[in-house]
Amino acid sequence: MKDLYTLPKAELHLHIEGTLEPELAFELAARNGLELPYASVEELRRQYDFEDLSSFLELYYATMAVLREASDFEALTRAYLDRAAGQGLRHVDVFFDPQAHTARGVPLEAVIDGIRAGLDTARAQHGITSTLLLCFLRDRPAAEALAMFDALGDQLVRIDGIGLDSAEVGHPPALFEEVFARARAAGLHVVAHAGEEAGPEYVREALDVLRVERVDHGIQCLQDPRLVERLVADRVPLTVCPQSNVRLRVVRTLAEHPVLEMLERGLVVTVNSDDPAYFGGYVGDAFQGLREALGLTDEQAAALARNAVDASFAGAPRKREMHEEIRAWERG
Ligand SMILES: Nc1ncnc2[nH]cnc12
Ligand SMILES: [Zn+2]
Repeated sequence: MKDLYTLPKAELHLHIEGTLEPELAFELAARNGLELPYASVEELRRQYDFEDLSSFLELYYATMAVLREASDFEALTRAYLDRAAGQGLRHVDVFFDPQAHTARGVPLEAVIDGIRAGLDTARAQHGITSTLLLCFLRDRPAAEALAMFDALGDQLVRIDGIGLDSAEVGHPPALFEEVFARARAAGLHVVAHAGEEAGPEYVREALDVLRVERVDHGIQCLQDPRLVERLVADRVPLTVCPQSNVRLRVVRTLAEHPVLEMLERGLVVTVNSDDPAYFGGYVGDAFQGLREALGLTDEQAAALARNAVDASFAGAPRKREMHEEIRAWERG
């Protein structure tokens, strides 16, 4: 069997704020004169025992408050890409949550400046390409999302697409119809989290109302065979995050995760890390975890990697390069 860490990978479901490791959180808190409510890195890490998505989000939003300056966002982004480069990452479509920062008084421009600087460095140092996707928080009013979109101004050309995340149940996709229509009209890519904790109707709504190009998570589609048929027929990519699903108790154990069944049923499945600092591993670890728990074969791993390249927002020439690298891995 081949080394899954050297398999060339594209990652399509990665929240940059979810890559904030406790060590860096403490470093940034000190730099910014802020106090984290934990005595040590170890004590913070001990909090990473989540009941569900909401209990995770509470800690996620509280800890990201140490990010204040553009240089903090740059340090965060560089740390993620340095780590992921060592796990075979070749391209990433990065999510960020601007409302969680602007609500604390951090200017949107500083957030984007920092993340973009980190992405540019990764391109130069590791050859990793990327796009940037602005996520709206679905548990805040849709009017706030619209106001943010309309106020993007000069920042609009610095993002490649939009997404929808945060607490899912009770906040259905259709609430965000208007902002998604505007984003599509502006030529942006559109994706949304759907079917993580909420049911298949959220996935259908994301497709029918928001007209998303990919569904983030989407695993609850399995409750509805007709929806599965549709996703297969229309080749809608699903950005599945197995470690996240286990840590947030959507699936009991990795050994019970349906990702390989989904692949065998013809769904366009990809494997991603979601919030790797919180869920126990980066994208290479996600593939290795599937090997250990489910016996992921080299052929299945390559199929997952090819799906991610095809479903990514990288340009066509870049996709051809990555496909060639995957073929070289298979031959090697
Ligand atoms: N897994 C997840 N689901 C929804 N919102 C998120 N924000 C960060 N990670 C998330
Ligand atoms: Zn997510």
